[in-house]
Amino acid sequence: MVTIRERNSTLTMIEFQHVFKSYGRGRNILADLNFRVEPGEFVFVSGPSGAGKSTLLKLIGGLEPPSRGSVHVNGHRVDKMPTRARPYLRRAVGIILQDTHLLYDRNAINNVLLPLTVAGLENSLAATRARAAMEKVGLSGKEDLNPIEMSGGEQQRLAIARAIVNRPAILIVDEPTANLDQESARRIMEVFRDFNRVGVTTLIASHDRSLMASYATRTLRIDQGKFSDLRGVQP
Ligand SMILES: Nc1ncnc2c1ncn2[C@@H]1O[C@H](COP(=O)(O)OP(=O)(O)OP(=O)(O)O)[C@@H](O)[C@H]1O
Repeated sequence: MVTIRERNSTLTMIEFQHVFKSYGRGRNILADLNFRVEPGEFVFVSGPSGAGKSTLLKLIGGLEPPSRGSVHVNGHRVDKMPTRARPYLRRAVGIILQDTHLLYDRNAINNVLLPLTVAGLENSLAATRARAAMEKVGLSGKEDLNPIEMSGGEQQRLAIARAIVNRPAILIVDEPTANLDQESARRIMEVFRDFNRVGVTTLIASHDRSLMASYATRTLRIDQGKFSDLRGVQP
């Protein structure tokens, strides 16, 4: 008999089947996209500006529906997911977009606490977890600052803390190193590598070639509607 645990351990984490995406009546940004990502993979999504990298991530996070085709995430069909199942997706997928969407009407720790409060976690456990998440991204001691008082890199790390505090199975990240100097970019990437080492499936959209040369083991490349699935470290 196959137990749920055994089934889950072999579950494909992300699967796109014949996915098309256009906005309104516009052209297809993604056309007949097919790929699978297995649990624990570390994948880059690359391509020139406007190619559709963010769009691909948004389909995984359920932030945009495909125009056609199916998107499965962690065993669930996202594009047919009823509204009542959305909170499940929010817990399973940690999303870090280019615009961090931090809340400036509250301090840093309360930004990180928010997903836990929404999930109904008991207060003291939530506080412990939020502090641990901030420590993980190197922001201990900054809990009481308003995000507006933090540097761009610190705000980005705060957004990471908020995305990982619910212990998601998948992290999707859009251009994490845009506007960062090399040292800050390296530190951010190491944070993602650490999560990936403990099993978090990670997808990062980037057009930073040097970053990919250092970290990419698999790259999904979109260029002028053409899709390639490249294995191994990319130059
Ligand atoms: N909400 C939207 N409505 C209409 N068009 C959109 C929308 N979002 C994206 N697009 C268009 O879809 C195309 C792909 O955009 P997307 O943001 O996915 O590209 P990208 O590869 O992430 O680009 P960049 O590297 O510049 O962030 C672009 O032509 C963009 O203008």
